[in-house]
Amino acid sequence: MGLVSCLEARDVSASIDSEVLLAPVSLIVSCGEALAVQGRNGSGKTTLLRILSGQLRPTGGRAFIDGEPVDERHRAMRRTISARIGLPAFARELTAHEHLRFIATTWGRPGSAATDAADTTMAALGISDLQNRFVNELSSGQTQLLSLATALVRPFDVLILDEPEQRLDATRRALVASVVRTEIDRGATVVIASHSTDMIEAIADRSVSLAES
Ligand SMILES: Nc1ncnc2c1ncn2[C@@H]1O[C@H](COP(=O)(O)OP(=O)(O)OP(=O)(O)O)[C@@H](O)[C@H]1O
Repeated sequence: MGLVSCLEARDVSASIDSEVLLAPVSLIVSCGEALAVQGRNGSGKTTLLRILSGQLRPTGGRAFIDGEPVDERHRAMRRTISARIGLPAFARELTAHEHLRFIATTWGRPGSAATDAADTTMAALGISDLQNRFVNELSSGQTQLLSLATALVRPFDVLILDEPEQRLDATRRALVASVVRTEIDRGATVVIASHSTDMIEAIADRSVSLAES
């Protein structure tokens, strides 16, 4: 593992009019590798992650997965990449567990397997007791854990997480790091943007730092 290029940013940049969101950057993430993206506020970490996951088309350069240009409209490609960048849109009338079952079902798990995936993911993140809560009944840290669960409950080969440490105490940060590490151990490729030294040390094999534009 670690020899094949999985994700590549080739001179990607983003700007809106004269505003530079991301200065040109190139990087390669090998399959099975965990890369941390660091940099000061506003250096473009979220923008880079959005480009790598196909959510944002770069103004310059191109992102590739397995040598193919990243394209969010391509369902097989979307199945490969699970990205959690910011909080997802939650449905007011669905419980935490129903959200996860919905996502697991959408990505091809039949009924009982979707229930198992939701159960397992909530247990791993220590939120099993919140199964029947609506999202408006969760604390901010619990909402963050459910948000991460939406990315983990579905199949993926590449996991992209933007500041997974947000809103979490030290115990939960360590828990999330160990859950992500388990995914790496089963072969997943991971890119995280983070300001948390302990999370980067626990998860990443390597880190890159974005210069400010
Ligand atoms: N829609 C937008 N229009 C104009 N500028 C934007 C837009 N979105 C982001 N930016 C700017 O692009 C730059 C990079 O933003 P980005 O969110 O990628 O940074 P970041 O490194 O993730 O920051 P942080 O550490 O604060 O999360 C910032 O200066 C930001 O103000």
